[in-house]
Amino acid sequence: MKDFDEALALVLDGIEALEPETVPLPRAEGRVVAEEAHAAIDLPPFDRTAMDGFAVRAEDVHDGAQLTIVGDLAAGGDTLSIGPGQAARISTGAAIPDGADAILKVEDTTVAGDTVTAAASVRTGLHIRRRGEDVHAGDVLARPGDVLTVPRLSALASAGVATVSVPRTPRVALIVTGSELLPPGAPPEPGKIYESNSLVVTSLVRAAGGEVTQQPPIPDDFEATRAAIEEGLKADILIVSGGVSVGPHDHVKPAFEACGVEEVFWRVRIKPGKPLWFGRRGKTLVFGLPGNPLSAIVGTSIFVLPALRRLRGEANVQPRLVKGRLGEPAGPSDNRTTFLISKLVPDADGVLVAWPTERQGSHMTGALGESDGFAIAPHGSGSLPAGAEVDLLRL
Ligand SMILES: Nc1nc2c(c(=O)[nH]1)N[C@H]1C(S)=C(S)[C@@H](COP(=O)(O)OP(=O)(O)OC[C@H]3O[C@@H](n4cnc5c(N)ncnc54)[C@H](O)[C@@H]3O)O[C@H]1N2
Ligand code: MOO
Repeated sequence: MKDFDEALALVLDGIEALEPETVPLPRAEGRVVAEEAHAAIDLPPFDRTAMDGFAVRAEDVHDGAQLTIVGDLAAGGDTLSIGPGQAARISTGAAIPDGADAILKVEDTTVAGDTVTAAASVRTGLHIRRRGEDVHAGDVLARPGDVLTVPRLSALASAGVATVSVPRTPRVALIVTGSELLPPGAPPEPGKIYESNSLVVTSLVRAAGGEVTQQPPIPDDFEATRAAIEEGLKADILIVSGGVSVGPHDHVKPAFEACGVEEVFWRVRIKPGKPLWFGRRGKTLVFGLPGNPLSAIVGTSIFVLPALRRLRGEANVQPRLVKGRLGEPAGPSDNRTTFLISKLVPDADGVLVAWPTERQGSHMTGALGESDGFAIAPHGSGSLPAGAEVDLLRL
């Protein structure tokens, strides 16, 4: 049985970002940069005014000074030049006219006909946004591995970048197995349960930037399982839920073998999720997730999503854990790193405090529904006291 860290390193080993494609900025949110993106222009692109008012020569202006208005400059409109004793009416965003070196804002003026009277003095440069004071043409605005967040998109759009190169979106094929599975909305039947893993795994994968295709649930039958897996192997990642344990109706591992998927590991020292299986065929990454709902959530969060992030080009692919502390004593069980279903409540200092729910178990979706995620008690840590620092997996 592998420890979690070792297993994750085996999953990530050798994965490279998928081949890049060019996408327009409005479709790039959340995608990852494949090639450096540079500013096409300076920002601001020209000297311009931050205020509505009058473009003036600072040396001409003092309380009571009278200037002749020689024009009206709108944002995006024509410009002109001003000389001694002159001013140009100007709107926020318009280019500073030649000859002007400050803006007298409209609140500090009175206007009569072609004459503006100043009620204040101005210093050189007042209310002028200088060309290039923010960004210079050619500056690197995004580097490979950067996620295209809203702030980055803002910089790129303003700097004249229309398209970005990003790894294509990973395709994830999902197969749920189990003759006991009922689709949502079906009437209850003896011995059957409602299928929930596909909804949950799909949500997690989509939120992390993958594209999911799902086949209809597969009964516990070798040939059906094999055929579904063969189809699923066309994707970048294949996830099969259920049937990876040691029961006589667990057909997934033999079906992987029949399809030529090479096993990298089976079983990880985590709870829930121990019988997690990982292998590869060619470039396709293949995960066999234990069928228990919480095992599937944990396995997806800590193994599948890091692999997905690397395929989509992210620099930071590690599971998204945050530091927190235990609200009450807790510890691992079965000598496995244990994910304790927990309410996560911020303390006065802002640190999240984990309160494990009374009900714990890989089938406890009701308890999970009342929680905010998991507190992680590492195997071998023994019983941890209240206040102990732990990693949290927020959901
Ligand atoms: N003799 C042993 N038996 C088991 C072991 C073991 O070490 N020795 N491990 C147990 C652990 S731990 C887990 S986890 C499960 C994993 O089993 P499988 O991956 O083969 O999963 P299934 O048996 O198909 O399902 C387990 C459980 O989850 C329910 N299930 C399955 N799919 C779904 C779904 N899509 N939505 C909701 N619930 C699902 C299923 O009905 C079972 O109750 O093996 C233990 N056994
Ligand atoms: O690993 Mo299983 O997920 O303990 O129930």
